[in-house]
Amino acid sequence: MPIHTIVHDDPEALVTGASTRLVERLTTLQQTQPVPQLCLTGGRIANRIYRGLAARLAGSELDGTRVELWWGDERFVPVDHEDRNAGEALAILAPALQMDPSRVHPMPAADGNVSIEDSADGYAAELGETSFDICLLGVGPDGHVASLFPGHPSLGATNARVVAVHEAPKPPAERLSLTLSTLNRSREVWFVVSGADKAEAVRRAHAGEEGLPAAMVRGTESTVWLIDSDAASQL
Ligand SMILES: O=C(O)[C@H](O)[C@@H](O)[C@H](O)[C@H](O)COP(=O)(O)O
Repeated sequence: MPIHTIVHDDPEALVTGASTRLVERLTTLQQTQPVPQLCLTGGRIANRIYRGLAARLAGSELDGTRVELWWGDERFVPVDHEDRNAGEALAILAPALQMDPSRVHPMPAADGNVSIEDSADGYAAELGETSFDICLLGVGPDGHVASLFPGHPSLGATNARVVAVHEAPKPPAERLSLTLSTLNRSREVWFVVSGADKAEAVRRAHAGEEGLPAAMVRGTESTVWLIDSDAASQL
């Protein structure tokens, strides 16, 4: 299935475009299913998009209480640690969406009791057979998505839904990540990428480079790249 790439002039336009698209798409999904399933990503541009989403909610027809939130990856740190992907996302989205807590599924935090492997298994059980209507993914300069890094063993962990990541090349070293097979069950995959330092990864992903995580994820219905002109500069 072909990928679709939308290039915005600058990060601000990308944030406006992506957050508007999210509100519209989730609103449309709510007309045919009670609770759309949305998988969130960490990263700077994603957090700006969540702010845009929160700002656009008031005047929209989106029922924020009828969205189920999941995470594609998490840094395995204590729950109140500033590095946690879910921390900032929830601080932005929870008050805006007025979410039903039973519909919010942050990945487990390191609590000193449950191992990272058991935490991965626990999230896999929570996820069950869920497949996402929309899966947002940031991309690293090395082409990583979620916490699946090029050449790292976690990329090959396709039998499980969730993998415990050790020795990640980007700190912190311990992380939890959805596996490629879980990400690839998503109906729509939306890559959100900003900045010149991502241009090479964007080019390599668009070329379908073997072994590059960002080239290995596709939605079952659609795959869209929402990027700014700096990230698109090598296309
Ligand atoms: O856990 C992480 O380290 C982040 O989730 C990471 O995977 C992020 O999504 C990308 O690196 C893009 O992030 P930026 O938009 O900040 O570049």
